[in-house]
Amino acid sequence: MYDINEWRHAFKLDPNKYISDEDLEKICESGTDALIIGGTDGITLENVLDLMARVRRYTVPCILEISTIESVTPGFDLYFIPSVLNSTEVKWITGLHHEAVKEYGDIMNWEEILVQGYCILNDECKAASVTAANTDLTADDVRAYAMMAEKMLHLPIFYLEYSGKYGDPAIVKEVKETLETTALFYGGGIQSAQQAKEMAAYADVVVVGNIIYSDLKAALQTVEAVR
Ligand SMILES: CC(C)=CCC/C(C)=C/CC/C(C)=C/CC/C(C)=C/CC/C(C)=C/CC/C(C)=C/CC/C(C)=C/COP(=O)(O)OP(=O)(O)O
Ligand SMILES: O=P(O)(O)OC[C@@H](O)CO
Ligand SMILES: [Mg+2]
Repeated sequence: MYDINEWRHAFKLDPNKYISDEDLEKICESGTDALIIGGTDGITLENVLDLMARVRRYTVPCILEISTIESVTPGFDLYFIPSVLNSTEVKWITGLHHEAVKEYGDIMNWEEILVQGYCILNDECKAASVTAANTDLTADDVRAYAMMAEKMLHLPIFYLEYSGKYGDPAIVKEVKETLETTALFYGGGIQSAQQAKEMAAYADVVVVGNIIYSDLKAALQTVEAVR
């Protein structure tokens, strides 16, 4: 199922973190709509290839969320390209993207590439510090980024990122009410089925990451919770 508009749930697997074959099988067979392979640091071609080879035994759609150009490899169903709309450095909004497209644009298969407009709201997460994101935002600021993503930039995905911290459902609700066509992804700090359900009441797609590595059972319970 490569149509993101039909998704409700995704697991995000970090190539820089260890997961056993047994746990990986449970994730892949969980009924989630997609696996997103991505992380902020320590992402290498070697660990991406290793994880890709292991998940490719299963039928679940598998997406590479590109965080370094060196780790891009053929073999995924889709490629997500993050652009951090609230970064204070142009490099994370369009800079690295310009360099990559200048070099590889003519051989890129644009049909399999989706750009994500990120808005990072947890000032303590790695993604916020790496991209120097301005996380000191009001709900109106966040809504404006969502509107820019949809109405100005025509992006298919707006990603509310609280990585490592459970976010504010009221902001997720407001953003959802702002968007008409762009899909709203929510990710960050989901540790229970109840939290997944709460965010899924507003977000189109709920992304579950770190809890996979600390409490697999709770992670698996989030899949059914969003249906
Ligand atoms: C198929 C094929 C071979 C194609 C070749 C063509 C090609 C090379 C295409 C790529 C073109 C392109 C435009 C690439 C973009 C280049 C790039 C590097 C863009 C920057 C991306 C970016 C903004 C990265 C910053 C970090 C970030 C937002 C990562 C997203 C994932 C994320 C937030 C993970 C969460 O990590 P976190 O939770 O903070 O970390 P921990 O859990 O470890 O704490
Ligand atoms: O790891 P957690 O906190 O679940 O966040 C998921 C995802 O949004 C990270 O990019
Ligand atoms: Mg993570």
